[in-house]
Order: sequence, then C-alpha cells, then structure tokens
Amino acid sequence: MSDSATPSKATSSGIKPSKQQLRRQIRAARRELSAYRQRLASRRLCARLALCPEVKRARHIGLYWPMDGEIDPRPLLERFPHKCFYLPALPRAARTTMMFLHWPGTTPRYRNRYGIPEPVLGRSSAIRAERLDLVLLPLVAFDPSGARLGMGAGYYDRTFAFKQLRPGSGPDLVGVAHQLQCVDHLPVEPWDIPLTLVATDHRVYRSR
Ligand SMILES: Nc1nc2c(c(=O)[nH]1)N(C=O)[C@@H](CNc1ccc(C(=O)N[C@@H](CCC(=O)O)C(=O)O)cc1)CN2
Ligand SMILES: Nc1ncnc2c1ncn2[C@@H]1O[C@H](COP(=O)(O)OP(=O)(O)OP(=O)(O)O)[C@@H](O)[C@H]1O
Repeated sequence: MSDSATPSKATSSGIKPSKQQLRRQIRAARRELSAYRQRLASRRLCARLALCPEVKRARHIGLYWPMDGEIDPRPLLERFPHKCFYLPALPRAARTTMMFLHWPGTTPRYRNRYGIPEPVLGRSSAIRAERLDLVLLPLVAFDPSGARLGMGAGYYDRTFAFKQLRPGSGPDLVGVAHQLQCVDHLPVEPWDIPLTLVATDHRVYRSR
C-alpha cells in the first residue's frame, strides 16, 4: 500500500483524474482537516524541516502565508530567530515573476488579489528569487519523485524558470505539504521546476 492518502485512491480505480479534478479533490480534503490536525501537522513538518541540512545552512528563506488548508510553515521562524524570512509578492504585470519581501513574523495588512497577506514593497526590503538560499513552496499535490502540482497559475514555475537554464543555481526548492497530498504519479510538464525535496508532516522525500 502506498502511504499517499484518499485522493490518490481515485487513480487505483484505473480512471485517471484530470489535473483540475485532482486539484479539487485534494484541496477539499486539505480544507477538511480540523484546526487540531492542522496545528499538529505544522509542528511535525517544522520539526522535520529543522533537521534538514538544506534548511540548517540556509540564511535567507522564502516561505508562504498558508491558505485553503495548506500546511503552515510559519513556526519555522520561531525555531530560527537568526535567519531572514521572506514572503512572495505577486507580480504587478501578468506573466512575470514574483519578488520576495522581508517578513518579520507579524501579519501583513495588505492582501493580494487572492486574499493572501503580503508585505508591502517600499516598507519591507525585497530580495530577488535568485538570491534566496532556500524556498518552501506550497503545492496542491506531489509525487515521490518530487513532481509538483500547484494552484495552476504558474507563479512558482515562472519565478524559478532560471534554474532550468542554470542548473544548480539559485535556492534549494523544498515542497511542503500534508501527507494526504501525496499521489502515486504526476505528469511532468516541460516548464515544471524540479524540487530538491518534499517534506510532509510524516516524512521527507529526496529526489536528487
Ligand atoms: N499560500 C500560498 N501563497 C501563494 C501561492 C499558493 O499556492 N499558496 N501561489 C502559488 O502559485 C501564488 C498565488 N497563486 C494562487 C493561484 C490561485 C489561487 C486561487 O485561489 N484561485 C482560485 C480562483 C480565483 C480566481 O480565479 O480569481 C481557485 O482556484 O479557487 C490562489 C493563489 C503565490 N502565493
Ligand atoms: N517558465 C514559464 N514560462 C512561461 N509560462 C509558464 C512557465 N511556467 C509555467 N507557465 C505557464 O503557467 C501555466 C500554469 O502552469 P501549471 O499548471 O504548471 O502551474 P502550477 O505549478 O500548478 O501553479 P503555481 O506555480 O502557481 O502554484 C501553464 O499553462 C504555463 O503556460
């Protein structure tokens, strides 16, 4: 039996769900987790991350403000008070890349077009994606080889596309998720950026 949870069972029926169906199923399963389960998962994830050498050696770390049942990476800040943390800011122009803005741990007042809190450029210092040491990426589904399915807008793929041209450059990319977001296999698109590893509340998947 695989250790992926409910949504991947759809694949064992022989009928392959489309990306859209998979997104719907997994997002719904994630939203149903109780507040208690969410807190436990977040604590377990952060304990696991804190042991990863990539996280230990990183000084400038991008993470995200969780929404829609996503696992919460923010307790990492308390574990590493001497590291610098950044949140992504959506690009103003369509189809361009995200910036990362310094985040001291307080709740930003500004909300982007999806209602996600973001620090404000001009008030928080910005860092280019290339200059970060490590980024924790939200995702909707992943597979054990490190393939990632996101929300479908391509923000992370576009922002880290430079890594395809210069392999080994830029930050380590670490997908983070609840264990129930693991599926047996995801198709890889030409623009998908490979993740260094995926960490869940249950385990770490290293693909390279
Ligand atoms: N917490 C978090 N922050 C993130 C992402 C993410 O996945 N999670 N992103 C990852 O790229 C970027 C934002 N991408 C997003 C893409 C779609 C939706 C979303 O809610 N879409 C709605 C439709 C909304 C609309 O059409 O206006 C939906 O699918 O229900 C949210 C964020 C940057 N910040
Ligand atoms: N490097 C890139 N350059 C141009 N367009 C891109 C690039 N990467 C992705 N896209 C576009 O973004 C769209 C969404 O991609 P995809 O469905 O893989 O997003 P996602 O990884 O699920 O979303 P996100 O990264 O926002 O969480 C694709 O249709 C593709 O056209």
